[in-house]
Amino acid sequence: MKKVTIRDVMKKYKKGERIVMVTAYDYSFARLVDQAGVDMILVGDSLGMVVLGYPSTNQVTMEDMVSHVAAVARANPRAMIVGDMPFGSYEASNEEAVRNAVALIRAGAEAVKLEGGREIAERVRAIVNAGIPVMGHLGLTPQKRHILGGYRLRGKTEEEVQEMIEDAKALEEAGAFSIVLEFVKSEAAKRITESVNIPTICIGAGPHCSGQVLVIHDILGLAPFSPPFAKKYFDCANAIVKAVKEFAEEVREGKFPGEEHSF
Ligand SMILES: Nc1nc(=O)c2c([nH]1)NC[C@@H]1CN(c3ccc(C(=O)N[C@@H](CCC(=O)O)C(=O)O)cc3)CN21
Ligand SMILES: CC(C)C(=O)C(=O)O
Ligand SMILES: [Mg+2]
Repeated sequence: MKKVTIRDVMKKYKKGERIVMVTAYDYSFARLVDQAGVDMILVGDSLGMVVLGYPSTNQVTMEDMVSHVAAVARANPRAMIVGDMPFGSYEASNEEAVRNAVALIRAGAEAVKLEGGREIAERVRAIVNAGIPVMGHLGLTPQKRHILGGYRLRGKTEEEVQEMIEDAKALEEAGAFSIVLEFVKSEAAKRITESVNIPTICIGAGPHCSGQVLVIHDILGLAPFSPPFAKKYFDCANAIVKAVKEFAEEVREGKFPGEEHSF
């Protein structure tokens, strides 16, 4: 199967085909989500919360991201690998942003994602100029939750919608190839999507988008906490507890290992 590139993503967008992205943080999950045929795999900084047990995404470091991007890349997926730039890795200067984006590409990412709008447009341009595809991220930007005042729904006022439209246009102008819209009112996400000529990939932002993304632990029912916009397609947590309970029981009863697992 042919590798998915930004040209394929743009082709789908132009044809009006919805784009599918999911997160994955390691080798075995990357293999499985790729088998399912997704277009893009996001190694999100959400890994801090769902895999590493941090209270937020702000604790995630470049070292964490490099390690998990590399693990996903070892699965050699057909899907395009997008690496999240963690909090603190792109704010200070264009130089630092480029250096850290390069580190994620060296680890195996094929694009990087940064949170923010006009205030980071200059960073986006610098990274794109280095030859690295950039995905933007507007709406609820978890790395900036202290200044946003929590994990709040965005686009509730006309002013907020106008701000996000300006941000989206600035990201497109700076060379971003797509934009994640997170936890934005459906009607606002629709208007933002209509105001740019690059695909919007939405999470908790309604159906009027070019594509959708969810955290894999939310899809599978594996996350200790899931946001209200996530849909649980499977109760993996219960399946795991049940299987491990069976193993424990068989060990305690002397049933495992049996003949076929003994040599
Ligand atoms: N498992 C998981 N799934 C995600 O989609 C996700 C993460 N983790 N971690 C990183 C960010 C954080 N996200 C979040 C986190 C919390 C809410 C949430 O609880 N919203 C509340 C309002 C909370 C408030 O006002 O402070 C709600 O009730 O909608 C939404 C998205 C989305 N991302
Ligand atoms: C929720 C998605 C868009 C993300 O940024 C992440 O998983 O970190
Ligand atoms: Mg993220």
